[in-house]
Amino acid sequence: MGRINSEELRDLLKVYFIMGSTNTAKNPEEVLKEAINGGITLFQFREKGEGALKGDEKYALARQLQKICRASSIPFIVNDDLELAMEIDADGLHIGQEDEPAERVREKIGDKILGVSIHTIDEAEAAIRAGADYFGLGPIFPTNTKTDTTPVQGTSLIQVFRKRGITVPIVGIGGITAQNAGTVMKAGADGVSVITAISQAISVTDAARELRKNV
Ligand SMILES: Nc1nc(C(F)(F)F)ncc1COP(=O)(O)OP(=O)(O)O
Ligand SMILES: [Mg+2]
Repeated sequence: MGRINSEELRDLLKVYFIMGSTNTAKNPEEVLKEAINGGITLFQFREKGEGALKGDEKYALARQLQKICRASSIPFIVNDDLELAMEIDADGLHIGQEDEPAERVREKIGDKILGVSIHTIDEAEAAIRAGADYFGLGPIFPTNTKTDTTPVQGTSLIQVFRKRGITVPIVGIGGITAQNAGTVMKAGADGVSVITAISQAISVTDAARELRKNV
């Protein structure tokens, strides 16, 4: 199979839905099915924060959501938890700067998709050397979802990276909605990552469709 190529990954990153059980009052399986109907292109299971599931419950939900993604050929990415990603043979893993170093992770996950949260040029260059496939840049706009974020950066860092000739696929994250997604793409991102704008929408399908139209 080998590592995913950048062009295929750019397409996958267009509407990158991220969700865990704490991001919706509805049944996460239903929300994911509706989001897929609305046209999301990639899914990340991020079970984190106050009230997040642990152990067997977390694994069971991961397997259920993975099954829903597989039925629609949507790649399934796990956030943070390398053991879970390997145990269920996820399509990829997303890690941050505080997680295990990207070089070690790349050795352990083989050719799976590896995403890294990036906040500086140095982190980006280190992640490229370590074998990252895409970067998550943010928070672009203020967000309530993640409390321990670095300062809101707008789209400036995306523009700086592109001006520096960094061509690695980039997805913006943090407070992105159908209304502001266009500015993230214009700045040079290949896609937008969204939690609340889809998971807490009145109509999940419409929210995903609206985002897909604007990227
Ligand atoms: N889960 C994520 N996915 C992305 C992606 F690029 F996929 F949109 N970017 C950023 C994050 C944040 O991940 P989290 O584990 O909360 O924090 P940290 O980055 O500090 O590890
Ligand atoms: Mg993390």
